[in-house]
Amino acid sequence: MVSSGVVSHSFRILPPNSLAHLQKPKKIGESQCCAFPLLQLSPFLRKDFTSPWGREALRTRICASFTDISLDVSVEDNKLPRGETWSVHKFGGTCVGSSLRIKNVADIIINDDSERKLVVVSAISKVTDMMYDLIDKAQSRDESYISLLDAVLQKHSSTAHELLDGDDLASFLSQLNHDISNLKAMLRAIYIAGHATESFTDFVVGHGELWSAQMLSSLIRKNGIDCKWMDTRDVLIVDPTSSNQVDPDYLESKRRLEKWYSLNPSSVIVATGFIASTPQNLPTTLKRDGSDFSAAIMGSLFKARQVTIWTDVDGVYSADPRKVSEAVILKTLSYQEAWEMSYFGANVLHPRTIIPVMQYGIPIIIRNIFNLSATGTKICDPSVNDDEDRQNLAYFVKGFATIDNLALINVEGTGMAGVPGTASDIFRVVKDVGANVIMISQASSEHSVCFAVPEKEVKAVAEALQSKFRQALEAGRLSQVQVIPNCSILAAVGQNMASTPGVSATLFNALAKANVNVRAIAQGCSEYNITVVVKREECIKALRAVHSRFYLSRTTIAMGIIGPGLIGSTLLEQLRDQAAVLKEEFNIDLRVMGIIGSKSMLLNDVGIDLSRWKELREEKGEVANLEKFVQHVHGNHFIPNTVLVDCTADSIIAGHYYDWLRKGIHVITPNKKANSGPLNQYLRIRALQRQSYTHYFYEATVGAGLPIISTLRGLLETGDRILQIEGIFSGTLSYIFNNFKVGRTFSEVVSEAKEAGYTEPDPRDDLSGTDVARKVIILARECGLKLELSDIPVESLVPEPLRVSASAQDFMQQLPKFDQDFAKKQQEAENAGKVLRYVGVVDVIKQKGVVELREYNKDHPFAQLSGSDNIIAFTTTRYKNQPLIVRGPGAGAEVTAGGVFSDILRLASYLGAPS
Ligand SMILES: NC(=O)C1=CN([C@@H]2O[C@H](COP(=O)(O)OP(=O)(O)OC[C@H]3O[C@@H](n4cnc5c(N)ncnc54)[C@H](OP(=O)(O)O)[C@@H]3O)[C@@H](O)[C@H]2O)C=CC1
Ligand SMILES: N[C@@H](CC=O)C(=O)O
Ligand code: NA
Repeated sequence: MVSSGVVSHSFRILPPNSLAHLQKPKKIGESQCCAFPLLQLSPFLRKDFTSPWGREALRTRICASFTDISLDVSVEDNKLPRGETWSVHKFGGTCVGSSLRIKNVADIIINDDSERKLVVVSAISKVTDMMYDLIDKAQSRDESYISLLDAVLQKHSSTAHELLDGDDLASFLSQLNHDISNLKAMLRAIYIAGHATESFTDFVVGHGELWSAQMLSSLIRKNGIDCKWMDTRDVLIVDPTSSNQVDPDYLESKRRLEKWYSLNPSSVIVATGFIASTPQNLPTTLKRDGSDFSAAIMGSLFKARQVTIWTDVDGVYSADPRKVSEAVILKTLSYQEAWEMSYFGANVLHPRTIIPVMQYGIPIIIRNIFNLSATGTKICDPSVNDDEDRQNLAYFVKGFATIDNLALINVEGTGMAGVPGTASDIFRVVKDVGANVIMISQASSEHSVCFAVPEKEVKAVAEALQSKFRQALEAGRLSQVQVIPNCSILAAVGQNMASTPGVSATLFNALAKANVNVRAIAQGCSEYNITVVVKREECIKALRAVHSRFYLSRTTIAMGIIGPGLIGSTLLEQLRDQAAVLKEEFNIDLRVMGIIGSKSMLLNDVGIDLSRWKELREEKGEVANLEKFVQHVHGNHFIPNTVLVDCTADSIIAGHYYDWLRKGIHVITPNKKANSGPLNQYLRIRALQRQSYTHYFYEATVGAGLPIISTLRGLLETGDRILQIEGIFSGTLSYIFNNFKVGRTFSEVVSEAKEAGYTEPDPRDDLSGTDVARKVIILARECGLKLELSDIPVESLVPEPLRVSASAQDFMQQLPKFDQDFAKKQQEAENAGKVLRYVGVVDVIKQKGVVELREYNKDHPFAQLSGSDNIIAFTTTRYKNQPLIVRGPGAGAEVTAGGVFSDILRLASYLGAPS
């Protein structure tokens, strides 16, 4: 009893369901909570003290009864605790697919140190399908619904036995059996009626969630934690809409939630996902991805700290990892980005799931239940998150998504411009057909409107448009209703694209470099996404190209090495040694996907381990097949750029360059055959190369690693005029004449050159002057001269009788027989105080070339060479009095492979690698 004379008291009035508490005084801070005579309070106990007016009424009444005391009445009911206290988790069907997994879920909840937790749970995996199947079977009068219902019972009963025991188990099984016998009766009624209403169906299917929620909450309780389960049909009120969706009634749901909580206060609540009630209290569902939606709505009703959606992936990827194996998990996404990504088919969340949490800035975390070490993806409001999040969100383009199986419809004609209502007419037709428009693009000339629809709907749309616009088409006001089939959409999504110049330029540049043609483009002024339509068969290539370009993966190039001979294998060594530096410092990832010789080849899907490619070739090599090789390197892998490096001396291989370039495969080679072969073949390649974004580099064909082609290009491209190019172009012949001195034999020196790797695979190509003639032709054509190899007079050093030797080996064996003849020539020059040098000349003015052995004074620059030095003198309009001279070793494995390697890096830089 309250004693008189006490100045102040606080009264803690518990809600109506807690009458028992009113009997005992409880200490609240400094004040006393006293029990009132039940009778005095009873009229109020039926009132709602949670509202301000209710409290005021209570205060007035109490003060009226106890005039001599001042009362401080604070009403503490079991009000829903708010703010940052609740953390919401959602577990889908696979997360609760077995008793073991349900235990795992319970552990996650128990280990979450949030003050309060709300767990939204789906039915055990496949149970919802079974429940729908029950309905289908019953309404189609298939008796097997009975055994299926039995299977449902067995599944839950055995899971419960594995999880629970004692009273918990008994009470769950009793409820389960009760539900099953109810369902049996309902299904029988459906069976007889041959029909199930929507709410009957929704009532039946929702049982999966009811059972999983009860089992999980019992299991959590078994671990000593206060936990209640919630049938969300008592709380969540939604209005079904015409488009098979539902609109949550937040106000009513909130009211019911507060009531529910006041009756069931608890720090852990396990709620059923997917199910809800209509305003008329009929059972309903939240439709597709309903449990995610339940979690999001609950998150907003509880004003939760965060909502975690547990799934079986590590988070949201920057692109579909089945298409881009280098896709990365995004640490953060803004709500809008997640929204866009899900629209474009990324497996993120249904867009509607984002709406309820977005208004309160509640983050959604996507996490993998099977990989707890992965932190997942946080979908949040960038403006209210910490600096780290803001930094992560600062990427311009977050991710890429694609939609396949689309067709474009292009309605075109001069009669459309300036005619109000045309677009409205077009899209009314599309609506009447019931087709969904995925994107729209109209150029401001208003001569055409183009839009994408699902491929399966295009025929109907096109026919309806033809019919609607028949008159305009016949009169020529419209020229066509064109259907472009087999299209895909590629969307780049990123909130920070907005107002950032250059993002779309980079995107289109990447597409151009991957040789992908863009059919249509759309970008709304929100700038959250750029959408392009491409051919379906090019979509994955396009996706990989743009993904790679935005640094989500490195500048990656798939390489195929053809001809792992001296130069090819040296190149492979150099690639091996430099790979790490290129990756780390220059962001260039070179992957050798295949190596092919004339007999065998080695292929690998992710890149050959270059430290053991020879062993691997022994173990895993297969019979060489060039077509298969090219298909492997270029097709069906995750790398957008392909280069074939031809390190053979084969003209048949060179004959493939045109086709490869046409397919968008870049070509790099030290092989001179293509550029010095038939003129028309050369001109075709060059014309193609100029039209496309595919690159063809061949620096090592002249002067090996020396910058000859690039120097010549630099002169030409900057407007200089080449008058003459004269030089010693053969490393082999340079070596021979630098070392063929008194006391040495000619054949001995030739063998040394061969040993040193200076000669062509067949040294006769060097001695005959053919190799030099090829270089002269390559340079002459570079200068615009239209010469064939046969136009170059060549002085051959191959003795007449050996020109028809069967093999290179045979030739080398026979050569000593002719040493005397060479010694004589050498002596004659020596006597004249001169040296012999084998030179090539391109005379641009006279439009001809020549290759011959010439005598030079000993003080001539050509006489100063050593080793395999080449020397090339460019006489040009700018370098007229003193030619521009490039000099250095012009043959040998290291320098040649180095020249090829630098072409590869030039390609990487053209493809976007940082320079
Ligand atoms: N050596 C040098 O200093 C320089 C060389 N070059 C050029 O480099 C190229 C390579 O020279 P090098 O390494 O010395 O020659 P090698 O003879 O050492 O190697 C040639 C390679 O090509 C392979 N090959 C030949 N035909 C085919 C074919 N049809 N399909 C697949 N592979 C084939 C051979 O395979 P297999 O062994 O299985 O038959 C071999 O691996 C040549 O074009 C040469 O002109 C350019 C500048 C300088
Ligand atoms: N065999 C050639 C190699 C380079 O092209 C030479 O000797 O120069
Ligand atoms: Na060169």
